[in-house]
Amino acid sequence: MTGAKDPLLNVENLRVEIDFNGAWVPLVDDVSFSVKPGETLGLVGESGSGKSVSAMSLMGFMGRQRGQRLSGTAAFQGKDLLRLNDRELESMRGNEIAMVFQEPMTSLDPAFKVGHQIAAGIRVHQHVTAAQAKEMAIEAMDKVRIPSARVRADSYPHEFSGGMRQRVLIAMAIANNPSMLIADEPTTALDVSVQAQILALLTEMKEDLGLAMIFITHNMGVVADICDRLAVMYAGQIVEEGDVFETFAAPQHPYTDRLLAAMPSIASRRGSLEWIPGSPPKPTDFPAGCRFAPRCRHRLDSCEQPTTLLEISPGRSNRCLRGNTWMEENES
Ligand SMILES: Nc1ncnc2c1ncn2[C@@H]1O[C@H](COP(=O)(O)OP(=O)(O)OP(=O)(O)O)[C@@H](O)[C@H]1O
Repeated sequence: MTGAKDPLLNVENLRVEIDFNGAWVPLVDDVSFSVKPGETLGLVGESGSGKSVSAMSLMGFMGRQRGQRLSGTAAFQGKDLLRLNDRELESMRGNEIAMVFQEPMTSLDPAFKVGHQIAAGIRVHQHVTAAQAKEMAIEAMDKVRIPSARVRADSYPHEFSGGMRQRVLIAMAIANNPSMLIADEPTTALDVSVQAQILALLTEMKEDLGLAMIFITHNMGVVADICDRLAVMYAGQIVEEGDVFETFAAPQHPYTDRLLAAMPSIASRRGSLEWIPGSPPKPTDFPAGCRFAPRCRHRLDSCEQPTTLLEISPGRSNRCLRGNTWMEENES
């Protein structure tokens, strides 16, 4: 039996590789993290760091196709997500784990009324009549605060604003009462004011429904707003994991430190906004040692050794070969 404090999802040594001209190239490797019931984990990092590939492989959308391969484990409610067959994947997706993507328009079918689309998702997983599913769809739309849900259920996706379309997708995601939601940059395509409303809605949903959430973003400000814990990804690996408050107060990895220094609110406290010079390596060019070393102002010759994510205190891990000894150089 699963205890209240046990993780709902426990990912260990996830590795996703693609065949690149006859050689296996890792897009993500040595990725381990866990999410407890009701907890929100922020998966954060620059573009191309492997956030989406990690999430997509958990949902069975990556690593299974020809020219791709997967290893590691992802324990979720007594099953290993990486080893589900097609039928088991179908029954898990949108039911036990639901996903919300960045671009609401591409996830909705323009030819069907939104109420119909939400109801169709319900009928995949629940034995209910079309009329019952429609009522449940309206209820879900109501929950995500779409005004006049009963009337709006008969509208087509293009009749909604971007923010309202994202609400429709969230309604679709929660309609089957999942225990986990994976949100991949769900606010990036929206205006700033609408972004704040969607974040507030997700926070509310998480609290009301006791949902666990993996929130994928490149925005540390968003992490501060809605996440309990964060895992920072760089070049296909997690470089630091921990409680959001503790990590923001004292980042252990130089990459996390740089990401925070690039946040306007923190930069104004420190006196300057600092971008990270250079760009991350491509999967075909990952260095054998620390992958961040070429851009790190604290690197030593010894940083050419392979790295491991080490637990430094309960719930906090760091991949920096220098531990936190680099911090003294920040102060000088
Ligand atoms: N289907 C694919 N085939 C080959 N390479 C891929 C595929 N999908 C992603 N990649 C590569 O895998 C790496 C990780 O990509 P991923 O989309 O996970 O990054 P990300 O951190 O989610 O970035 P973003 O914030 O831009 O979405 C990148 O180098 C990307 O080019």
